[in-house]
Amino acid sequence: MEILTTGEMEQADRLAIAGGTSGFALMLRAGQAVADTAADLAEEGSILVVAGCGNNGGDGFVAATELAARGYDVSVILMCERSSLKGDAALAAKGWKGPVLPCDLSTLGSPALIIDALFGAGLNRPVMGDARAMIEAIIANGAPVLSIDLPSGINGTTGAIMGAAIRATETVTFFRRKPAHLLLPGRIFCGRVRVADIGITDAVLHKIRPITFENIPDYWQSVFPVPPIDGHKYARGHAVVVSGNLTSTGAARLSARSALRMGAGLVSVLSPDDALGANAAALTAVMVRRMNDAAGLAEILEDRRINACVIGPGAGIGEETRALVTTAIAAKRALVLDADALTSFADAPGRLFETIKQSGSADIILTPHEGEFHRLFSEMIEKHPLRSKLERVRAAAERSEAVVLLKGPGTVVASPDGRATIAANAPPWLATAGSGDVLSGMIGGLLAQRVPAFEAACMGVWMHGETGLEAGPGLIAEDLPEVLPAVLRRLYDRFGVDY
Ligand SMILES: NC(=O)C1=CN([C@@H]2O[C@H](COP(=O)(O)OP(=O)(O)OC[C@H]3O[C@@H](n4cnc5c(N)ncnc54)[C@H](O)[C@@H]3O)[C@@H](O)[C@H]2O)[C@@H](O)CC1
Ligand SMILES: Nc1ncnc2c1ncn2[C@@H]1O[C@H](COP(=O)(O)OP(=O)(O)O)[C@@H](O)[C@H]1O
Ligand SMILES: [K+]
Repeated sequence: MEILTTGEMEQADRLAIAGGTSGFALMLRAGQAVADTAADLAEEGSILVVAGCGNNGGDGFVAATELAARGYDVSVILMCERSSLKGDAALAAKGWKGPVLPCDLSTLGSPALIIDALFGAGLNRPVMGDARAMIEAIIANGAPVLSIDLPSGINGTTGAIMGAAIRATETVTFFRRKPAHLLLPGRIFCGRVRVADIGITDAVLHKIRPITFENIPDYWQSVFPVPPIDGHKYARGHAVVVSGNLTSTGAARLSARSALRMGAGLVSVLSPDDALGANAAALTAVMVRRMNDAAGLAEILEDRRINACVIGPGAGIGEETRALVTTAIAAKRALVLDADALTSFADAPGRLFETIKQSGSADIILTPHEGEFHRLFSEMIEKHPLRSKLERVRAAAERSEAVVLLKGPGTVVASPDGRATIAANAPPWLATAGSGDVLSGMIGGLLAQRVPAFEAACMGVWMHGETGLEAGPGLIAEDLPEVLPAVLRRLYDRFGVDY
């Protein structure tokens, strides 16, 4: 499902209006959808609508009118003079026959529900003065809040708090989600999000050409790997994972097991001599091979059947790891660079980006968490400190010419061609040691099955999130690959794949 910036949403409104649906008709449908949700949230008791001076307030007036017609006890506070309302908002206010209360913080009372119609997509500067005092009063009031389009104070395109913001119980938005409904902190402030159809047809998307998407199975279903009946293990690819030395082998094993569970036909851990015994003793279906340095990796990669490589989990930081990364890039294998493989380039990230560029490979994925991201992209971040996570990751993908996956709550994946996805399915208990190693392996397993890099990264992130939900609170990283079959089975069912 596409995600629209507030600018793109304005374009959608304009295209719908040019197509013959008036702006007021859109507002009427928006207000109706808000009234429907309000009726679900407040079966009885009074409803207070707090309206701002723009079209978000207009939606509020329509909702107020509709709820009053349904018999609700509704009152409306308007943040400006009624006479200063313009266009559709002025028309909407005309439909409201009840009194309009002035902006007086003492009139909030104890409503069963507050409808927040202060600011929506038009918020373009920090909230100050009366509006800020009102937001603070609504927060202090404690009544459940239904926000129209966006919680007031949240920037729709970045998800940032513009000075102060309302924490909604539920948010009704229109046509498509905006980045703020998925990016933190916005997502937390939205509560449940409902997307209402207000009569804008999907045809407008052909003109808008959105490049941001929710990371959900519909987005990557077409490249989801299903082994054919006449397949064999080599047809499912061979992934290799580089192991660290004796004191740090677990991360590579976790990653390798996850790649195998994800469906790679074969998976090998490439182990230095000192860790061979430890790795061999701990692995069964995953194979172990000796590999001590970059020359050893180059030799192993002469086998063309090995088509995907994961470097980073527990690999160690320094020149040896840098050499392994350079070798794997030169060998043009689909590649996940995680953890130590990224930190090894902290002093000279440009070297990594230059190597990627020269290889011309389109199948390289960088999977940093915030710390690693800063190590690689600090120069870019310092130049644009206010960029949202989405904008930062997109810029990083453009800079590195690799797919960049920035982990954390609301993982963002971006491709150098500009496409990006935001995930919202991962539970917070995924934040546990080794969880990232599992993610890198899951993606490696998808790359082995020849899923294109951007989709492999998106798919891996979503499935990793689902394994977190499946394993539940209390999970440890080892649990994640073990519940992957249940997640895969549900996807097979959802996609209607016979098995
Ligand atoms: N035809 C349309 O464009 C539709 C718009 N809709 C609604 O219209 C909303 C957008 O309406 P508007 O563009 O009028 O904008 P808003 O109603 O979100 O904001 C109103 C005005 O507030 C001012 N403002 C911005 N930041 C401020 C701040 N920090 N302090 C004080 N004032 C500030 C701006 O001048 C802005 O134009 C959407 O969120 C949605 O709810 C819906 O009715 C559907 C149709
Ligand atoms: N609050 C959160 N909600 C959901 N997922 C999270 C949250 N915090 C972290 N994660 C996920 O947990 C994983 C942690 O990975 P990482 O930081 O690399 O840990 P490790 O190095 O221990 O494996 C990532 O997939 C990340 O997206
Ligand atoms: K609002």
